Amino acid sequence: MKILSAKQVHEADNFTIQKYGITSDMLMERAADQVFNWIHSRLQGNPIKIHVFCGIGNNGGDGLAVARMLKEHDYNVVVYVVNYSEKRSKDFLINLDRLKERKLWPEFIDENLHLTSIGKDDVVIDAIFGIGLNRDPEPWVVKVLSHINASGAFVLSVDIPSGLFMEQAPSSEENVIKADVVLSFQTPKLSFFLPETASYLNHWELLDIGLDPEFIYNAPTEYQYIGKPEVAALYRPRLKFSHKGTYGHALIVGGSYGKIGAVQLAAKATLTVGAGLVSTYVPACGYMPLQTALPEVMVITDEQNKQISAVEVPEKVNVICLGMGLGLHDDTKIALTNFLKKNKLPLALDADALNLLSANRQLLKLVPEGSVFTPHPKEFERLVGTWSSDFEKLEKAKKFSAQTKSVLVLKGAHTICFYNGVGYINSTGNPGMATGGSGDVLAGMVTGLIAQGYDVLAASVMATYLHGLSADIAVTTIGYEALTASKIIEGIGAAFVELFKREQPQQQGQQQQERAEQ
Ligand SMILES: NC(=O)C1=CN([C@@H]2O[C@H](COP(=O)(O)OP(=O)(O)OC[C@H]3O[C@@H](n4cnc5c(N)ncnc54)[C@H](O)[C@@H]3O)[C@@H](O)[C@H]2O)[C@H](O)CC1
Ligand SMILES: [K+]
Repeated sequence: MKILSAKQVHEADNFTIQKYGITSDMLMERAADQVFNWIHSRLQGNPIKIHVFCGIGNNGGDGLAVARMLKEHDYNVVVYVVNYSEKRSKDFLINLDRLKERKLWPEFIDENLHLTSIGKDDVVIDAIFGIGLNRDPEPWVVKVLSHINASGAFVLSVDIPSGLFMEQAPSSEENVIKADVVLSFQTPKLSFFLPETASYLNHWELLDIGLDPEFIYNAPTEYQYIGKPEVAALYRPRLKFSHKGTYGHALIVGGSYGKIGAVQLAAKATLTVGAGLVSTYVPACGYMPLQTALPEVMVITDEQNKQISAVEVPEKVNVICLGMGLGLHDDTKIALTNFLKKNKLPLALDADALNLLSANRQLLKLVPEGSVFTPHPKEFERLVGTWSSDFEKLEKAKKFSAQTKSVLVLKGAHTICFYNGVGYINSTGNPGMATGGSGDVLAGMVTGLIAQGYDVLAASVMATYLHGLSADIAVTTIGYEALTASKIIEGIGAAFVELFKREQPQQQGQQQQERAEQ
């Protein structure tokens, strides 16, 4: 799903209005109708007090329209207009008149604040600023936002929490509404996915307001949100007359004394995601544990016992994963340097391979184009230096991917794969994955998909999605705490199956019946 910029959303509005011969206030009515239905289906006429805070732009217009619909259904509504500018939008004014026609008179809030108290059991609808926010709110408006935040009431934000920019960090925490739920129109907003800005919302849902799908399809976007349909479309079916050679031969290079388990996890993940053959190259101390734990995997050992001092690549290997548990020994640095000087195969670079590259930057130029880097934020910082905001981090990530002509898999709560100027934001995963070895599993999965013939971008996006999905499935039975990297590998099969699961016919029947009864 594409993530549009504010400018593109406004263009999509205009395009939709012209193509379907509707007016902008009809589009606003659709948006408000969807928000109202969402609330009404949950509150079911509950007389709880609902405070609707509106701005003076179209987000405020949405709020006024929702307030009218709530009033028409006898909800206990109070409406406020946060009067931060005289430049009221046309559709705000239309909806202000419609509200007054229903004898609902908003309270206007200006610099001489008179703030009505909000009970902690009340509901607030936040429609003060939408995606038109282009500067920090004035101090008195911040006081209104703080009053709402301090109330303890359930806050529902329309489209985006007021005060949150689409593509920029707020300058202060108090400038932004903290929303329990955001009902966002048509496409998610980039700020919903970044650690710094996602903290302003607990949960978001999309409401389809019927913006033209053709416009959205053709819009060039810098970010996409990756869900099941996008990943299912990447899947390459296994062929009936195929054999192990059809699915590639991956080599995992890593391990040092005490860290052979990292290679074990990566190799097992590579196999489990479907690679035809998997070999490992490890220090001699890794021989017994690997041969014992993974009978399917071939093991080549270095002449050194505790760390590798060279890299030997067996014939017919078509992708190499490098770095897990590798350590930073001088022997290993020499091994990496000599290897990179002759290697032409695509690489998946993780963990200490990234740390060695950060400490020896001249080696970066030797990484072949079309490789994959899988850093967590600290490893990425070692590669590119610090950043002042998450948005700057994204720019650095995009630049790094362009300079190396490779995929950058920037790991986090929403892992983002960057390639060719586009960031692909993952939708799966959970906090249980913050556990040792889960990164080794991801690198192994990327490698296993490349081995089978997936291109590097498809392999990175799909591996990231399945890795998170496997964990999401696992936590439904074992909870977050008991999730381990090994459990993520065990669930890869279930994640593949889930990718193609359709609704059960019985459930479909039930839903049809429910619809018929409504
Ligand atoms: N396609 C859709 O998604 C639709 C969305 N709708 C709603 O419209 C808003 C966007 O409306 P817009 O009028 O462009 O912006 P705002 O409501 O956010 O109004 C802001 C308004 O105020 C000015 N401004 C910006 N920052 C400040 C500031 N710090 N202080 C004072 N004034 C400021 C700015 O110039 C604007 O004029 C979207 O979020 C949806 O809620 C439509 O209803 C349907 C289609
Ligand atoms: K809002």
